[in-house]
Order: sequence, then structure tokens, then C-alpha cells
Amino acid sequence: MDQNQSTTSNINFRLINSNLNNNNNNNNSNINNNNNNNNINNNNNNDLNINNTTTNSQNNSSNSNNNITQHPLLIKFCKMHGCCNDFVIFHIDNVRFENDNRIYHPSIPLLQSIAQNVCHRSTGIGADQLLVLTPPPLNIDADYQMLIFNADGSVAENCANGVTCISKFIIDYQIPLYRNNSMSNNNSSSNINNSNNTNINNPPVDNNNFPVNNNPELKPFFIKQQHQSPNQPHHSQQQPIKSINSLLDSPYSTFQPTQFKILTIAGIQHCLTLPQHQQNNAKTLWSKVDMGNPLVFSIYDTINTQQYHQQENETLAAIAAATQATTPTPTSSSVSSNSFSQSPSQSDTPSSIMSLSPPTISSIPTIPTSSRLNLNNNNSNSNMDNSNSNNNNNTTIDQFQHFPIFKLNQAAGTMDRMASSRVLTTESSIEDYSKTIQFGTHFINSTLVSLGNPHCVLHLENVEEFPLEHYGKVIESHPIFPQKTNVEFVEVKSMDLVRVRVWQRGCGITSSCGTGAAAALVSGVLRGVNSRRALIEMDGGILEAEWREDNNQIFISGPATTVFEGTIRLYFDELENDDNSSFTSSGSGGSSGGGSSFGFSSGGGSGSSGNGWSCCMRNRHNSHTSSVF
Ligand SMILES: N[C@H](CCC[C@H](N)C(=O)O)C(=O)O
Repeated sequence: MDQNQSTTSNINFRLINSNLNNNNNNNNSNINNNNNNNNINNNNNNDLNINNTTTNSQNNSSNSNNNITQHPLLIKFCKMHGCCNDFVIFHIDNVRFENDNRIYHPSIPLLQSIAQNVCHRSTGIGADQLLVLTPPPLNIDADYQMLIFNADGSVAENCANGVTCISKFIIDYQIPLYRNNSMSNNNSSSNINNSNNTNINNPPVDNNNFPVNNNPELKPFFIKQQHQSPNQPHHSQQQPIKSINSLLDSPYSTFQPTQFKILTIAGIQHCLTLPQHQQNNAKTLWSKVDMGNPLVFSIYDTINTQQYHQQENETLAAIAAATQATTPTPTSSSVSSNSFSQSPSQSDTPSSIMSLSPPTISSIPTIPTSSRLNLNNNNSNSNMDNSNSNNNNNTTIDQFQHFPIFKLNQAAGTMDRMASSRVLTTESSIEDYSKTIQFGTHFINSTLVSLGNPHCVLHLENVEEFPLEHYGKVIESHPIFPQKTNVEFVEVKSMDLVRVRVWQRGCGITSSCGTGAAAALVSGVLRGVNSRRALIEMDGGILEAEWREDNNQIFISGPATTVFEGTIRLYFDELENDDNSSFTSSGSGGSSGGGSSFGFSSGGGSGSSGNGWSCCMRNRHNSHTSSVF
């Protein structure tokens, strides 16, 4: 280990320990020991609620010995996955100085760069998303807050598999409820099992023994109602299809389920965790997440109205001119069937598609910028009106990055995603959900659905052979999606079985996506090809989606599985401050412990693989931020 070989230009991370069974006897590194003396009610400063939730009340930055440029940080994390959509998860209070165990709260930009590094498949832990558990703002009736960062460092508003995984994290590590006492006392229904002043109705977990499901009794719990997909050789043959409702009826449901209210940028997600076995040692926990209503947003919520009209006129003129010449126009058959060539044509290169002007559409599925990130404006109805003004209400992602973590989701506006949007129902008009996107020489018919995060759903005849990599990339960044989009490629197998492959915004192809599953079901129901409840067969497993007729709420049920836990050591000896995306080579040798194993490693050897990690602050548009600290 060579900590002295530093410059001051890059942030340098080194992974030191990822041993599944590495039981650190130092209590200070135990997540659960960090919160014993919490008193969140003493915190009257909404902007700083995180600082007051920690055991150590010392000011983290007051001690010059604890300068982050001088002392490495340790982050104890857990890796989990939901149908192979994988996550690195840590609690915000578990970012600590190595030398004296003091808590350090990273900024959003730092978390973004941590996400880039830990999610990297070759040089990091490897994950689709980084999830950070924090207390929610005091004025919001939620139990926890979950920050979601894609592998590229961009911020996501919502994540269904993430909610199930972080719920397992909360249970396994017994993270106490952060909800304000008065709120929890007055709202008994918000935690249906909170009868004995504990948020978790499962027995305590010995954190020195990481829970592993080795109890054969649990097996029937997870394989009831086996079902075989008729045509798909994927998971249906490797693993059974599970129905959440059958699990609720299971004779093993001897323990009450637990419900958490988890705040994301998209709002509060209600997660009902299914009963765990008495020993609370299940490696997999099943949950059902209430994601609220699927929405469609007016384009005017997202794009500067005046500017868009100008663009639209130019686009119309260009299309009209081009149509005279060679540009094809959509026919009803080409648009509705999506049965175009399975291979990209010459004209479908990313650059040709990217250079297309936005087609004329009436709505797009992205969260309005002002609504997503508005930190000042409590009236989201005014988002549209404010889009042209200079009054700071229209907070952008760039501005957002300069806010400390504590301000995330402070604004009521972020909670009120209904205000400037329309709820998708079966009563919705086809214009609301059916959009035509020009794609080189042909047109794609898509359904644009918001689950708090944007989804573009394409129905295809055969998704297995479809060149996801090519089309996912270009659709994600198509000009009509100013905040980019997740993309789902859907093949309807039957009314209640759907095959979905996913290109996730900020990640690329992933094995699963909970909000993507929900979007696929919504699209299928609106188009009359799916029932209200269906199994969604992803590359990495099967989720159950249900879109309720009575209240239009959508539910996703699925598993959360622990992979391993470990510790990351972060060196701040190289702070990147200009345009440099290359990896630093200043870190040398492994860190303490030696070795270079990572993943499902056994034994005590651990360490970095040599070079440290540099980080590059990028927002969704790949521009660089600066002056992070
Ligand atoms: N995996 C998540 C969705 C992440 C979406 C993220 N890629 C975005 O930028 O919106 C899920 O299970 O719902």
C-alpha cells in the first residue's frame, strides 16, 4: 500500500475487502452499531437531517485530522440482486474515516463518482446501480430514503428491484425506522406490524453471521405454484415461476409481513416484505412494491415551451421537405406491428438516429426537470410556467449536483408527481400512450410510461434475436427524451405472460428491471394484449406485475437476494478537477490485507488489484461538474 504516492488531481478508490464471511469484530464497522443513539427528533434543521441521525455528534469536518484528503474512508456495503438486477448498497452513516471511525457524509457528486467506480464490472464490485440508504427529510412521512445511482453515475428517480433489495438490507441489518415518532404514532396503518415499537418483526440478526439460507424448510416456501413458460427456455426451466399471492397463502407465512415506506425522487414507494422464516436467515426475501400510478407527462412539462415550438416547427418543415424526397412516412402497418428487420439497417446507425430531430409528439414520459429536481418550489403546478423564467425554480441536474445530499427530496414538489401529469388508465386515449419514433428508415411504435422514471416500451414479435445493444443505445438517447429513457423490448406470450428484455438508462442491457416490468404490463394492458396481472419474464428471473383496476396502482413483486458483503476503502488523494476520464495509475500495490480477490472470495485475503480508481464527475449529459469539495 502506498498512500503517499499521491497527487491532488484525482479521487482514488481502492477496494480492500469483499469477503463474504469476513466478520469484522470491530464494532465500529457494524452498520447497526452506528445508530443506537439516534434522535432524529432533535433535528430541527431539515437541511441537515442526516448529520443528526448519527451516533457521533461531532462535526465531521471540524477536526483537521479528519480531512478527507488525508485519511481514507471505509464503506461497509452489501451486494444484492433482484432477478439479477444487481446493486451495491450501503447506509449513509456507514461511510467512515478509517483512522477514527467518524462518519463522513459524501456529497451527491461524490456518491455519483462512487457509483461509477463500484458499479464498474471490471474494476469495481460490479452492479447496475448503487443504492444509498439515508434518513428521509423530517417533514415527509417515510421510513427511509433511497438514493439511486446508475452505473454511469447518473441519478435515477425510481427502482422497484432496488426497493425490494434495500428492504432486505433494512431487515438484515436492522436499520431503525427514521420516521418521525408523531407520524408513526398517528398512522398505525403505515407500518402494519409495528406493534411492539420495533420496525422489524423478525428476530434480531447476528451481524457477525451473515444470513445465508441453508434451511431446507425454506425451499417449499419459494417454489409453490410452479409454472412453465411454454416457449421460453430461459428461467422457466432453471427456476420456478413464483406468485407473490401464493407465497402469502403459504403455510410458511407464520410471521407477519413488514411494510416500509421508502422515499425516492419519484415519491414514497410502499414495500410489503413477505414473511421470513423464523431464523431470519433467508438468503432471498420476497416483497411486493406499490409503485403508485403509471403516468404520462405532457411534453411541455419537460421542454422549454417556446424553444420546443421553434424546434417543432423546424422539424415539421424538415420532415415535410424530406418526405418529398426520400424520407419514409409511417404507415399504419409499419407503425403498429413493429415487425421491422431484426438486424439494424445501414441507415439505422446511432449517429444517423441521433441526428434526427424530435418527431412531433404530444407527450413524453420523462419526469419534468423542474418537478424532479425542484428544491425550492412547493407548487409543482407552476413548473411549466416557470420554465422560461429566471427565478431558480427550474432546478437542473447540474444545479442539483451542487446541493448537498441533505436537500434531496426536501421539496414537496418532488412528492407531487401527479400535479403536472396525466395518469394512464385504460380510459387513456391512444395519443396518450402510443408514440411513433422515427428510426432511420422506419418507425417504431412505442408506449411511453412513467413509473417516476421514464420507460419506452416496444412490442416486438421476437425479442430473443433482437439486437438490443444497438437499438437500446439509440433509443435511450433519442432527442425526444431529454432526460434519456429506459427501454423495454416486449414479446407478449399470453394474456398473463410477457417476455421482456431491458436496456436500462445509465446501465445498458440488464438482466431485470422492476419499473420496466411495470411499464411493460401497462403497455400490454393499454393495448389489450395483457390481463391486469401477468408474470414478466426477464433475462434474470420472473417478476409479477399487477395493475389494479380499482385505483390504477401498479404493484411489482419479486425477490431480493444477498450476494456478499464487504468493505471499500476510498482514498481521496487524487481529486480529479478537470477533463480526465482516464484511470489513475498512481495507486500502487494492494491495500492492507494483500491479495486481489473480489466477489465470492473466501479466506481473509483482500485488497485492491493494484491501481486505484480515478473518478470523473459526469451528469446525465456527460458534461463534467467541477469544484465538488
Ligand atoms: N432497476 C430499476 C430501475 C432503474 C432505472 C434506472 N436505470 C433509471 O435511470 O431510471 C428497477 O428495478 O426498477
